[in-house]
Amino acid sequence: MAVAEFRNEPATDFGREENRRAYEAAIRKVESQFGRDYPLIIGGERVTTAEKIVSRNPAAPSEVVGTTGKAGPAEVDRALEAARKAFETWSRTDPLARARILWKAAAIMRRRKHELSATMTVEVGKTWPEADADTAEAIDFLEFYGREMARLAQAQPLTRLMGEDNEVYYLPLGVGVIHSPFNFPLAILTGMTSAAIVAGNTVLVKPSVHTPVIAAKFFEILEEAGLPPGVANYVPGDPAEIGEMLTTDPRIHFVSFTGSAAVGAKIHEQAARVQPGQRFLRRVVAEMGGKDAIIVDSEVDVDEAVLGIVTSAFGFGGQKCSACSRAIVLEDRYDEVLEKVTKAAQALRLGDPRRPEVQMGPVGSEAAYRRVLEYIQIGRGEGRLVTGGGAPEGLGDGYFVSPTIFADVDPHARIAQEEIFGPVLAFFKAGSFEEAVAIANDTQYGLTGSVYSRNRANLEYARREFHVGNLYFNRKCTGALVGVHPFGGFKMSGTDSKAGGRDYLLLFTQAKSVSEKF
Ligand SMILES: NC(=O)c1ccc[n+]([C@@H]2O[C@H](COP(=O)([O-])OP(=O)(O)OC[C@H]3O[C@@H](n4cnc5c(N)ncnc54)[C@H](O)[C@@H]3O)[C@@H](O)[C@H]2O)c1
Ligand SMILES: N[C@@H](CCC=O)C(=O)O
Repeated sequence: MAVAEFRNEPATDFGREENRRAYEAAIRKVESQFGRDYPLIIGGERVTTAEKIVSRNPAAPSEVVGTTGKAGPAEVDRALEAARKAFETWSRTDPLARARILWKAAAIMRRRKHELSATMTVEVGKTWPEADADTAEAIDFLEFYGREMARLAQAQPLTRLMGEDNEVYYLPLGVGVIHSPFNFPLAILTGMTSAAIVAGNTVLVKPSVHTPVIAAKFFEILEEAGLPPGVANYVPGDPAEIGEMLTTDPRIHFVSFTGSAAVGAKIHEQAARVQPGQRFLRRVVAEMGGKDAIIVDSEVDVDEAVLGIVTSAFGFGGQKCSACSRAIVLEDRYDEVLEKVTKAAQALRLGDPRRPEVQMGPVGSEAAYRRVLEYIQIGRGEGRLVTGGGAPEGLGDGYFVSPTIFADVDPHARIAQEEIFGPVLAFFKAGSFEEAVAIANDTQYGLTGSVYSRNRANLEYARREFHVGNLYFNRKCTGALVGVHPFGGFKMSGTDSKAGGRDYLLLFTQAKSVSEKF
């Protein structure tokens, strides 16, 4: 295989005038597409529905980014049949030919990079660098999983037995469903979909109701890259109406879900039930929420720690499963860190992320806005409000929430235990490093965590005892890179599937061992 070694897609340098102009032009282009309708795509055909999903700009909710078809049970049924039919040929297609479609899609994404990023700026409120990173990660997934399939398609190392020919083949599972979240509406959607299809499966893709337009653009790219009809079917819809069918239908071999713990647990339970006519155990890959902590030790570069906390807590308004929602600080550093983080949070520029200077946009939807404000109310009764505490003045009717910090929070308070998924950070004082790690571990989640320390013994202690799927030392706890930081969490953060890692494709395959005696 003459494919170049995998390398992460570089971030766009917005310090350069030509890149700023290109992004501004992309925003104008995306605005000119406002109000467009994107039908469902089933078996390669555009399917228009009477009911629509309306996608709004969370910074200016009167702006309709686009409308899309809304799949009901009849459309899901049709898509399942299309996927089942496509599986017959796609599962037998040369794995390298499947990989080449991913690489072609990556090339198209690079050409449309700013348009895709700008779509996320208006559809979900991502700032320029956050949107750019989302698109770059999507490209990385396509490049990486294509190479991973090529690797798995090669002869696997086995112990050789005289007189026998032994091989292992990685075969696809069948028809699967992709439920993707709103917060990485291109990267995670692309990663989940591309891994499943490059392994030879066929899928129904149901993106978040808040981000169906960027998902429709992903489908345009798959089509242009030459993906045969029916291999991936675009079926946005209301989970209350089609969610259960999309988990329990006996034609569905696997469910790949990324989202909240509550929904993931429900899907896990529903999927486990063997349905009449179902001749296999359904597989579930579930990547769920986090309540991630950064520990600041006594021996530390405080300014580095402050930067790491602010970036991890307020990047994309705290709407990352990896976001720091808990700062656990050793008592001799507590006041200094709290004061510096508060100042830095107050200095963040909030506003419509179409403007390049904006560092934090709105939260992704009206539902998110209401939930976050509700948690802030709860926090007022559970901790000392240091800054923020609600919606800022003068930003119109967008879903803006000020960066909010609560100090002196009890580790068992609700805002210390429940995922808020917004720009809300709680501070905890720890009497020892061991106590700090114990507080960090004491939630149902176990996704990311970070430690700022110059004490080697403490770092080794955390390496052993801090129980999370992605642990970072002396750096922020967000921003995992494909191929570099395989991503996924413990406990109620999910099935630890390690997206962007070398084990990930195995989740969408079954290994067949063939032995011939000569
Ligand atoms: N661990 C990770 O890798 C990771 C990555 C990104 C986001 N997340 C988590 O995702 C959440 C934010 O995303 P969200 O608000 O879109 O999550 P969500 O749970 O509301 O929705 C996720 C997906 O599941 C679908 N869904 C909702 N209810 C369903 C049901 N009953 N049956 C079937 N499907 C259903 C949604 O339509 C969406 O496609 C946060 O909890 C965040 O931590 C986790
Ligand atoms: N992989 C992303 C988080 C994905 C969840 O929202 C990160 O590492 O920050």
